[in-house]
Amino acid sequence: MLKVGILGGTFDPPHNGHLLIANEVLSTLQLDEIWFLPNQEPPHKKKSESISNEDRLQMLELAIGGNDAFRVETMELHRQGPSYTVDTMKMMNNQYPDHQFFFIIGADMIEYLPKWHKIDELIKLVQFVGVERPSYSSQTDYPVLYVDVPALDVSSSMIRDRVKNGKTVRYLLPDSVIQFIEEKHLYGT
Ligand SMILES: Nc1ncnc2c1ncn2[C@@H]1O[C@H](COP(=O)(O)OP(=O)(O)OP(=O)(O)O)[C@@H](O)[C@H]1O
Ligand SMILES: O=C(O)c1ccc[n+]([C@@H]2O[C@H](COP(=O)([O-])O)[C@@H](O)[C@H]2O)c1
Repeated sequence: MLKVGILGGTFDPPHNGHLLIANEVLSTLQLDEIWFLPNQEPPHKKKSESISNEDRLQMLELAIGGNDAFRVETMELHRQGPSYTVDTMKMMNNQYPDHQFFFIIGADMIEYLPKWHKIDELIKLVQFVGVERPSYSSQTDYPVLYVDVPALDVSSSMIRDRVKNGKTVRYLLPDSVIQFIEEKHLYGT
């Protein structure tokens, strides 16, 4: 049985916070792989209008490059409408009956759990793994397995703002992704 951690996200853009939590969960829970799952339409927020799915996908592939335990799962990009995790986990469990899945979420998403679509059904389909995130509480009554990670106060929205305002983003995300953002003039560069 393959033990797989799933990190779902908008990845607009992917950053070192994503990579750090993925690697910590991989190592702590002794998982075989981490699958990064870019969503089509985040159920709870608007993605920036200027960014295409192809650009988010390419940035994610650049970000995870060089780590054999990391891969991208594009299932949600092929499904129209809001990317409800309950639908995704049903498909994953059907498609990979021999895998054990762990769905990784930061504390902002732990706080939001009561509002997830069909949450009572979802918690029976997958084990959530929660990690801390500065400024958010990770308290919940839902069954979440906690993994300690070093706190890294970086977010995609902070990176988008910094790029727009001409501030450096070096060391907040991989150089390969920064280069892609510059070359494609994303986020107002
Ligand atoms: N610095 C971080 N520490 C812990 N968890 C994080 C961090 N950044 C992102 N995550 C988690 O990774 C997942 C995907 O996050 P997402 O792609 O939406 O990035 P984000 O930085 O939260 O984006 P935005 O600022 O645009 O809302 C979510 O579960 C989120 O909680
Ligand atoms: O299914 C839901 O209702 C739901 C609500 C909020 C977030 N999610 C998922 O949680 C992951 C992180 O969300 P995001 O938008 O912060 O990148 C991503 O895979 C989302 O599709 C899912």
